Amino acid sequence: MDQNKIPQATAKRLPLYYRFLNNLQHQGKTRVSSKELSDAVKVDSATIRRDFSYFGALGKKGYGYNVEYLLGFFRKTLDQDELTEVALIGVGNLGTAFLHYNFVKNNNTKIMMAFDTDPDKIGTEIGGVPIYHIDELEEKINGVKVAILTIPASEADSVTERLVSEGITGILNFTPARITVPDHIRVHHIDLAVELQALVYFLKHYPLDKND
Ligand SMILES: NC(=O)c1ccc[n+]([C@@H]2O[C@H](COP(=O)([O-])OP(=O)(O)OC[C@H]3O[C@@H](n4cnc5c(N)ncnc54)[C@H](O)[C@@H]3O)[C@@H](O)[C@H]2O)c1
Repeated sequence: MDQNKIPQATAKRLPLYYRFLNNLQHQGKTRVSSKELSDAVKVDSATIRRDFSYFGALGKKGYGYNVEYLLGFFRKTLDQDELTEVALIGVGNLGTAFLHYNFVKNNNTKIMMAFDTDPDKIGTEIGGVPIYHIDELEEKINGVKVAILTIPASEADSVTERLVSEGITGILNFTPARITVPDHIRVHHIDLAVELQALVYFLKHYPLDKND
């Protein structure tokens, strides 16, 4: 089906499903039930069934889902074969952690370069990723389309402007700044404080039953 028709909430869960199914395939498993999937990825089975129905994967009673079929679909949808190169801006507490992590479980995204202003960091590497001075952005960025912002909020606007001029199309913004970008650029804001607050709210108002 046309992948543009998949609801965004479903699309966001695809990498989660993909990772689990990939592990299953490595273990030689050919099918999986929605209950098994649900236990592993912590998404309720009704949601999983609805998600999967969007791309024509209908589980059979007593059989479950065909792992190979699902993986084929996810690979196509998530462009697993195509590596998306990422630039990280700001190698402080958060940025350093990301460089060490570098999405090793995701084989379709990789931080290729990082930028900072701290002379002690320039010219070094973390997790094999070179760190350049932010003044070298235009020279080094070399067609990279996705950037992660882990700089102080006060720097976000000016750095974003430069990234946009260099043709960046997606920004994962960890700074509290609400950056403004042209319409064709996608910005995802990630705010741990908001996520934590939401969790506490849900715990308080929608406590999960132990038997759920
Ligand atoms: N979203 C979250 O949940 C979350 C959690 C913690 C921190 N943050 C935010 O993420 C950002 C980074 O936090 P941190 O704790 O890693 O901060 P930090 O001070 O440890 O790191 C910031 C890094 O950016 C570098 N820097 C400063 N100006 C720059 C510029 N113009 N270009 C490139 N690099 C530059 C600094 O040298 C430093 O290495 C902050 O905006 C912070 O508020 C967000």
